[in-house]
Amino acid sequence: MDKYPIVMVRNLLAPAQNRLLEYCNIKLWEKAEPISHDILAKWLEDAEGLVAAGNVRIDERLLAYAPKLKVIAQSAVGYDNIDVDACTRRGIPVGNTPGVLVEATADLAFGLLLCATRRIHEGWEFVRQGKWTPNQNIPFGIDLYGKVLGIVGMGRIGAAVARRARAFGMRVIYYNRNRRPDEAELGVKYASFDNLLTQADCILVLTPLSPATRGLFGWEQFGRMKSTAFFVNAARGPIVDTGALASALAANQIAYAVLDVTDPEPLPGDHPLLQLPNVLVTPHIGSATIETRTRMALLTADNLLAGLRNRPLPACVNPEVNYK
Ligand SMILES: NC(=O)C1=CN([C@@H]2O[C@H](COP(=O)(O)OP(=O)(O)OC[C@H]3O[C@@H](n4cnc5c(N)ncnc54)[C@H](O)[C@@H]3O)[C@@H](O)[C@H]2O)C=CC1
Ligand SMILES: O=C(O)C(=O)CO
Repeated sequence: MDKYPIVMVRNLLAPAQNRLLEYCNIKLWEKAEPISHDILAKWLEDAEGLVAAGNVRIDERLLAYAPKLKVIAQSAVGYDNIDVDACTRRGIPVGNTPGVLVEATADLAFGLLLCATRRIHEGWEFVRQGKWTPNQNIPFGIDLYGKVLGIVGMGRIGAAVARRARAFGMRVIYYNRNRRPDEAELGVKYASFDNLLTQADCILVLTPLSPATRGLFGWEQFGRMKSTAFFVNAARGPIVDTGALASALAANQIAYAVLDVTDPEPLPGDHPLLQLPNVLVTPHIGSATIETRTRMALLTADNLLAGLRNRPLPACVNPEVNYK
């Protein structure tokens, strides 16, 4: 049997990579920097499948170079790097990896909030720098117990964070495009975006990046938050205006920011945000556990192989062109 010609903009963990190797002839981009548009366009000339990732833009201009493409499998749940409408116009189904990364990402998001509010990372630096004296002049944190957590984007991961927050004795309010029918079961209350900004002690962002959410948090929104507010972005960097956030932190307009995602990404080591004392940044590791990344890789491979065989992708973001 002939193998399917595919392009991968990065490799997947071994179980998934091995499965693809069995059925596909792979052009694999292995360098640290993202593949350029020109190289990808050239590689896609004969490709029937594409394994995509968040740092590579897939748009109309690129698709014009890919006349044989039958399926795109994004190895993430977020797909803001892909012009899905352009794919749909060309009848190309786009797969992603919803669900399998929910618990790992919720652990990281809530863990980061706990870390910042209890200043765990600062405590460790304190000890490492030999500043731990008998007088215990340690930096104090704040309690999460009894505080109000405001979740913006109460989808799969948002709900999983809400469950964790409730277990820690927090009150949870949320703002979402649609109200959830299971509010009572989750123990969460709906709030308007404005009310959430003013009432929450901690604000956690978990919406997709879209035209509606790009720049959702800027000067005005930080200005409305409590001066004691902790702000966490575990979704996508461009949902937040980085300059406005840096100014709000520098002016102590809000207390602290915790970012697993940034704009730009990666954040350069000399970025002004990193000079501030009230910020904690991790390098986009929400789903980065062995188990979760393995599940994501296997679902990516399943999506890709299904499309190559004209079969329905198990997780498809444009079902109108999914195979039947
Ligand atoms: N830091 C990391 O490593 C990770 C980040 N993510 C990000 O988290 C996002 C959420 O993932 P899931 O919970 O699986 O998605 P989801 O689709 O289950 O939840 C997103 C929620 O946001 C809501 N929403 C969309 N647009 C909105 C708007 N304009 N205003 C208010 N609410 C809006 C939706 O109604 C939905 O309830 C992903 O799109 C991805 O960008 C996901 C996984 C890992
Ligand atoms: O899945 C995603 O959208 C991520 O950000 C990485 O897991």
